[in-house]
Amino acid sequence: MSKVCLFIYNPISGENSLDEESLIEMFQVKLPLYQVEVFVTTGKDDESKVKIEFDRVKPEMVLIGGGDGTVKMVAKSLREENVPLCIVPLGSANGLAKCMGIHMIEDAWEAIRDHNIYDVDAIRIGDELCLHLSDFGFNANLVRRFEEKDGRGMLAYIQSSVSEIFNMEPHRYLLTINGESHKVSAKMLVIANGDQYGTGALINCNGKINDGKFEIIALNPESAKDYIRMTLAMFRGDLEEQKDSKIWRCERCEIENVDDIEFQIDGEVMGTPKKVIAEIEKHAFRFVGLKTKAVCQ
Ligand SMILES: Nc1ncnc2c1ncn2[C@@H]1O[C@H](COP(=O)(O)OP(=O)(O)OP(=O)(O)O)[C@@H](O)[C@H]1O
Repeated sequence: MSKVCLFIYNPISGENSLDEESLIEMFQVKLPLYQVEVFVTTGKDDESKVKIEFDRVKPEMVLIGGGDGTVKMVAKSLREENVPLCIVPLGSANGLAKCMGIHMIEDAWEAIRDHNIYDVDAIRIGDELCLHLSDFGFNANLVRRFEEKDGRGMLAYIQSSVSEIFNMEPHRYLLTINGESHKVSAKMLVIANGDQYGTGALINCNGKINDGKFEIIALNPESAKDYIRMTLAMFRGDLEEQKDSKIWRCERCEIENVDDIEFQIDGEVMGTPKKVIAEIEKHAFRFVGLKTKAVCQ
């Protein structure tokens, strides 16, 4: 008897996404052992609808066809279910999928074929959940542009964004980690569960997504030259060695946002909270993926 699998499909994610029909044909070829039930998102109440569909279908695995937003929605909906989730990267960036070694659709089939299931941590931030990356002061526009550029466009990207970063003032944060306080001045303060952005920029090269810890990364490039050096370090994977970056590894952290800087969790803007408390939720999810180690290990 074939196993049942639920495919949650976001038809608007990504730019040149595959249509539902092509995906169903692909399942027949790539997942011959599975009977795949498809649920198409609408953009309205998807979180509760996915849970209803999950209870009806009772699948052994859930495939998520979409981008980071769809993955987050499904993870929140099925948080208590302990069912293996597998990302089929159809979004424009799919940063979280890349942290799990899923860069292309083919990688998802390979991970499923190898039955490569592992635990993944989440970070609880107030009532929210961070699976990938959260930050203060990181210009959302910049992330978008960063993630849209391919390798060839990177130099143009660096040139166009230098002035933006160069004009940014550092902001003040007060961190409490393991009972110790740290006054930090930074242009970017990142809370990282994953190790990389959708472009492959390695913000947290030694961070493991399943070690029961997360990283706080403060970046404070002062000149345009510093900024370019730091950007290149993110692609080489040696950001930790740069003089204007600082990294703490922890299970819990309190952050006071002294200058009322905007905060985002996994790409979702959260306003300007005065204080956030981030706490690890070890092995909160099970994902099907190809990579269990941090990219630099
Ligand atoms: N049928 C639909 N029509 C319109 N919007 C939808 C529909 N289904 C889901 N959405 C919306 O899609 C968004 C999530 O898209 P998602 O982040 O997965 O894709 P993306 O932006 O292409 O990828 P990435 O986050 O990787 O850049 C949510 O805002 C959700 O409300």
